[in-house]
Amino acid sequence: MTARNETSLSLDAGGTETLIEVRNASVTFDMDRGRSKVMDDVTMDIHREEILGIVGESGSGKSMFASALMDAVVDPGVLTGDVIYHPPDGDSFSVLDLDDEELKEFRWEEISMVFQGAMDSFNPTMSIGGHFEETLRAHDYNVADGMDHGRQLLADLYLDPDRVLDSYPHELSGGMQQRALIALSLLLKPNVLVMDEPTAALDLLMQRSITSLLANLHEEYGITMIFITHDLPLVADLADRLAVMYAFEFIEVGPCYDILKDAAHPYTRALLKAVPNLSSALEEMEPIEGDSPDPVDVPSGCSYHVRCPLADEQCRSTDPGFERVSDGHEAACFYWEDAREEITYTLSDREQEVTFDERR
Ligand SMILES: Nc1ncnc2c1ncn2[C@@H]1O[C@H](COP(=O)(O)OP(=O)(O)OP(=O)(O)O)[C@@H](O)[C@H]1O
Repeated sequence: MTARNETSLSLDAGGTETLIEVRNASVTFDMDRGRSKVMDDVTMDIHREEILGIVGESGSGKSMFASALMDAVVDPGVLTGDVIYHPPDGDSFSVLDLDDEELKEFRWEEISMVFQGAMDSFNPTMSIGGHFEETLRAHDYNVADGMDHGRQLLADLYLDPDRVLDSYPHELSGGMQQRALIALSLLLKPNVLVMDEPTAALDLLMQRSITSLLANLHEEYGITMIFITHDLPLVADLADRLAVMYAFEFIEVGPCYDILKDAAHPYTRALLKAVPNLSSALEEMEPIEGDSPDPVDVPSGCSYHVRCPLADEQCRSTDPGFERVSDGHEAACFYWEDAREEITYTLSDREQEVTFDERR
């Protein structure tokens, strides 16, 4: 892989090791109705061994960010900027400099991805065991050793390895398929697992059980996890940090605990207000008014200004940079202090459990 003239480890101000640096990354699609900018100058560090939750409304650019991490933006999308990977045991390199062969290696062995629909990821005519063996062979791994690790992963995910490996995808329930897919993604011992709405098609109980199994895997193998979802309470249970996306860029980033307890960006606060809360009456839930922007025509200044109750002339004309809220907590808003006073929300019982959990 292409080495860069950089130190192999970067430390941010807080002394946290950075595993992936995304620098000024943008993605554009040229369409008949104009240029669509679906990722807008995004800069973000992913820390080693953290669980990062990425949340935002549908269409805000979460999946595009995941694709950019692996240089997997689909044609004719154009990714610019840089994605620098700092492997735990080697020289740093730019993911965008990798050739096809290097990318294939990188995508399974360094960063692995789990998508929402397990059924679409498995070949229906091949047993689960066949998928595991094929993956090991394609990457020149020892099949016997690799299958031992695969069995262990399946057992870690509370699946019966023999039964699952002998089964065809349709013979397993949705929850079992999704767990088998997570085990397959971890087969080559990647450093990073990116999950894009991995539990969206499952019932609430299975979602919770998978997030708790992921927490165990994280503990056992020290994997860096990126969990993408529109379901804020779900990821709050799992994540160390939250990054909130709005209109193709991040607008607030910080420790999960801090953001849930007292979010700074008006959009995040509105999102927390809109979250279904089983313990409160339906009329207390407030959906966010207005629509999210069209990527061909993103509003000037702060892209949230058209929906924001605090917006003024400055917000309409000037794009706010990130402002420091507290250690590791930043928000892209001129008026985050006012937002904290003027936009109120109540945490659900579940979120209160998370925010009062002292580990976070
Ligand atoms: N192949 C494509 N061509 C053009 N635009 C695209 C393409 N794929 C995605 N987009 C646009 O990019 C934007 C971001 O999409 P993305 O899938 O990243 O959003 P998301 O936040 O992951 O949404 P969801 O939660 O619904 O999956 C959307 O406006 C979408 O329409």
